[in-house]
Parts: sequence; C-alpha cells; structure tokens
Amino acid sequence: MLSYLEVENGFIEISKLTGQSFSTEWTPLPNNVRLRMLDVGVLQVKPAAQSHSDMVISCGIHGNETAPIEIVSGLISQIVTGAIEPKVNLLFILGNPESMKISERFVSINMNRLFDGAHANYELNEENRYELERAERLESLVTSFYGEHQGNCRMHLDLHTAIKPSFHKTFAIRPFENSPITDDSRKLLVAMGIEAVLQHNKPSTTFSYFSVKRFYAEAYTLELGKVKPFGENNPEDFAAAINCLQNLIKGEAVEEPDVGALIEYKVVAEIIRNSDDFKFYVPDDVENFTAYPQGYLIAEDVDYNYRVAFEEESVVFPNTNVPVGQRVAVMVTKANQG
Ligand SMILES: O=C(O)CCC(=O)N[C@@H](CCC(=O)O)C(=O)O
Ligand SMILES: [Zn+2]
Repeated sequence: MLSYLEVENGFIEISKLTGQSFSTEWTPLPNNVRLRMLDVGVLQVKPAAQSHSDMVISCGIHGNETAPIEIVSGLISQIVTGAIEPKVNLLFILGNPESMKISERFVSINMNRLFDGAHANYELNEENRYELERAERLESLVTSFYGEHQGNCRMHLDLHTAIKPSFHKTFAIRPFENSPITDDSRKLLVAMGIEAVLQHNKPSTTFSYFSVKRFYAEAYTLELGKVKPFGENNPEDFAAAINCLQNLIKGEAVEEPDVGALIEYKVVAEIIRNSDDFKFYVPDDVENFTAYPQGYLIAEDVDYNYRVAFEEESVVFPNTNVPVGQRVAVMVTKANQG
C-alpha cells in the first residue's frame, strides 16, 4: 500500500491526495492493481490485466465544488483497500487543490476557461501563475495518459456542482461536437442519475471540451447537485453517480435505464459580459432552467442586447460575477424546439 495513501475509517483524507509528498513510482496493491501519483492530486491506476478503456475522472476544477471531490476520494479509497477492483485504465484528477484549500471556485482565474490551449492566451504573472500552469500541466498529463494506448476507448467525466439551485437537480453538459448523442451515451447519463443534458453549440475552453476535441473522448461536464462546503454533502444524493462510477471502474456495463427519461436541451446563445456597463435582467436568485418568453430582454451591453429569440428559452449558469470577456449565462431550448 502507498504509505501516503493510507485509508482511515474507510476514507483517504483529501489532503493526502493533494499533499506535496508522494512517489511517482508505480506501486502494486495486493490484487496487482498498480498506482502512481503523477502530480499533486493526480493519480493513475492500472488494472492487473490489460484494458482497452481509458477513463479520466476529474473533480475540483472549481475548488468549492466539494461533493465531486468527496466522491472521487471515496472511489480512490475503495480502490486502495481493494473494495473495488478496477478493470480499466484510470486517471483521477483533483483539479485545483489550491482553490480547494481556500474553499473558493478558483484562486485567481477560472480554470475551466483555460483548456484547449486557452491558458497560453494570458500573460503569466504572479497572480494568475498557479491556474495557468496547472491547466497546462493537466492537459499534458491527460495527453500522456491517452497517448499510452492508441486505439483504446476514451472517456472523461468532469464532475462539478452548480452554484445556483436547479430545476433539474442533475444535468450534463455535452461539449460541442458534430456527431449527435447516441442511445449508449443517454444510457450512461441516466445511469449516472442525470436528469437533463445540454448540447453546446460551439467550441469552448472547458476541460471536457479539450478531451473531446483532442482525443475524441466521450466527455461530459456533469453537474451532480449544488455547491456546498466540505462535509455538508449527503452521500445519498449522489448514490446513482457513485454506483455508476463504481461500475465503470469495474468495467461492468451500466444498468439498463430508460433512455427516454433524459431531457435534452441545446444551447442557443451564450451571454457574455463585454464591458463594465453590462446589464443582466435575470434576478440573482433564479434557479437554473428558469424559462423566459420570446422577446424578453435578457441582457444589454455597450455593443449588443439579447432578447429571447425562441418561443421560450431557459437560463442556465447565471452568474454576473465574471470578468469582462467571460460568460454570464447560457440560454437553452428543449432540443426539439427552435
Ligand atoms: O453553476 C455555475 O454557474 C457553474 C457550474 C460550473 O462550473 N459549470 C461549468 C460548465 C462548463 C460548460 O459549460 O461546459 C463551468 O462553468 O465551467
Ligand atoms: Zn464547476
């Protein structure tokens, strides 16, 4: 057993996964599963027998989204104790440990806007250094991981929780890609306990988009609930996700859920803050998926205004606390509308 990953009371302390002291050597467990830390918060796991599946499970790209971090540390604990035996190649990532330590979404800059090379668009300074370098490092670790086995089946689940309460308590964001969603993907999402999926309509700079674009992985950003402080999450709220992740790790088929249960949306617009004069006509306390009628003025800025174009559009991720140039919200319609 890796001495720094000792399991106490069934769990590895998150601080052990994000501490600076670890070995990068492969270490075998009694069941011949091997583990190595690649960096702070990044653990690679190899099953005893060769596998044709490569799976990245990331969390804590936003440090205050604690439930996914607790879920991932629970899964790692179960692997270390042998309670679950992985049959697929795994890369576990606790994305932004420094922001986890201060219980904030990020230290200086939103890391989920820095992938697919976007970190290189910023001038590095002492303030933004941590997130810019960490995003680049995570890209490089994912690239090496997927590069170890050509032709393997690739998946990346990037686990998050939403800032606002949501009409759909759990939902997935499917990064932009040309191919339509398949029934197998729908099954996976429903088995994860996901109520709705949003299809992005253009490229972005999120971690999941990076894995889709560069590696053709089946990748999603998964919103598993609402942001809460460490220790305040109820594991029962995440039972479906935990069970499905355990099955995926064990290489077992996901349960056969009703794919028709998944509600599908498409993103029709992104509301961007273009200046300090940006005005947003959505109250601060609305929940995700609140609908607005055609013609309703959602936002105004110096160079544009946005009115609901379709019969009805719903607002997701409303957050005016973003710098100029970043997204304030996305507008979605039901997938068969518009
Ligand atoms: O609740 C919120 O406002 C944000 C939750 C979150 O972090 N969501 C992701 C979604 C990524 C995507 O749109 O693909 C994010 O904003 O990074
Ligand atoms: Zn997030």
